[in-house]
Amino acid sequence: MIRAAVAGASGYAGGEILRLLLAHPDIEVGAMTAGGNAGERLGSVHPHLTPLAGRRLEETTVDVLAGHDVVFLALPHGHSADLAAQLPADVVVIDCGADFRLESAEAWTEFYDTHHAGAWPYGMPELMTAVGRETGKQRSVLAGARRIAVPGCYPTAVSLALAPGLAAGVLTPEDVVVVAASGTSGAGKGLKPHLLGSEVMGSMSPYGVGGVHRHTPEIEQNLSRAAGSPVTVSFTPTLAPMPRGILATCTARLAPGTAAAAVRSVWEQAYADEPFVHVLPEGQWPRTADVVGSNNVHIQVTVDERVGRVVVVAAVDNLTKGTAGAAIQCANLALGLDETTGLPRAGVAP
Ligand SMILES: NC(=O)C1=CN([C@@H]2O[C@H](COP(=O)(O)OP(=O)(O)OC[C@H]3O[C@@H](n4cnc5c(N)ncnc54)[C@H](OP(=O)(O)O)[C@@H]3O)[C@@H](O)[C@H]2O)C=CC1
Ligand SMILES: CC(=O)N[C@@H](CCC(=O)OP(=O)(O)O)C(=O)O
Repeated sequence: MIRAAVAGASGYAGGEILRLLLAHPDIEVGAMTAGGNAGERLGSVHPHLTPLAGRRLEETTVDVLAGHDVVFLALPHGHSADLAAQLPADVVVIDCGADFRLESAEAWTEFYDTHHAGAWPYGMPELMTAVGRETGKQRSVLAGARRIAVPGCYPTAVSLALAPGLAAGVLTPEDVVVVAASGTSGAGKGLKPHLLGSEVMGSMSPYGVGGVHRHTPEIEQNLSRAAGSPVTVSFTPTLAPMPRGILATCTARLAPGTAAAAVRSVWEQAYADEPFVHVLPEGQWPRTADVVGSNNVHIQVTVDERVGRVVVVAAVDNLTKGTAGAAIQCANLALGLDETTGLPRAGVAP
């Protein structure tokens, strides 16, 4: 049995990793660590994780995390680099934070305003890496990797929505516009005044408006790789009164000379063999409720011929494919297991 430690186990992402590991046939839960909650029973912060409820959260130290085959880091930004540097090189370290996602130190400093820790292999196996349907490359980078950066939740939905069209050249790389709604768990478990129930319930609100959200450079990095040329994005996130889910509505100009009728098949072909990315039947649109608790991405695409734009909508569960599910998918690849092992392929509805 492979043993995994989870750092940040008292948080939302860490809790979701534990939930998924409980159903994983090849990985068992070793140490579970926390910050302020160290010493508490896991059940006091995650009562839904019944089989682990009686176990204690430990301090987040290298000594506690070492001695495992896999370490999942689900800590706030800035905490991963020191820990990872002190863990043996042969331990698989999967970082759910942003620290190692960006290749550009300049973009990191602009959006995070701290020292750039570096870049690890990027944990999105489905990302197109070249023109056409070349899905294998990112996957082969992850197979056998010992350090992997898990993508952010918005970048997961947006990149998977737009990458096939940019890779195939049916979307123009300029004038890409994204408006995405996220459930409140995307902001973590910590107490935040704007997330009080009375502030969030019955209301939707934009935030990080005007190209300042820190997922903007990550989205641009992914889409530029898919397009093979620089892509800039107007990205506006919004907070929605629901615990989980992201719905990203993405539009871009239809490339000159592309027949509208040919567009849909680009996405269908790109994801035909992907276990978790599903282009829905024509006319059926993604809904966050349909992906809750699963590692699925639901996508629909159409052409607004009146304005010459392609509209792509993607839904993910921010805590599953948007974090913890992707983390386990990456661990499976790194460990040489089937990529889908232990991951839920069906959601929870209604
Ligand atoms: N929520 C989401 O949808 C997504 C989250 N992520 C990323 O995952 C990571 C965790 O996010 P999330 O679970 O939402 O955040 P939470 O605030 O819910 O959890 C943070 C976790 O980190 C622990 N922690 C905080 N400070 C320290 C510290 N100084 N030393 C040790 N442990 C500490 C907390 O412990 P305690 O509470 O006991 O103090 C808690 O277990 C972040 O990097 C986030 O960006 C990525 C994609 C999506
Ligand atoms: C609703 C909400 O606040 N969401 C978070 C995104 C969480 C996430 O995926 O981000 P990182 O892993 O990059 O922190 C935000 O907008 O900052």
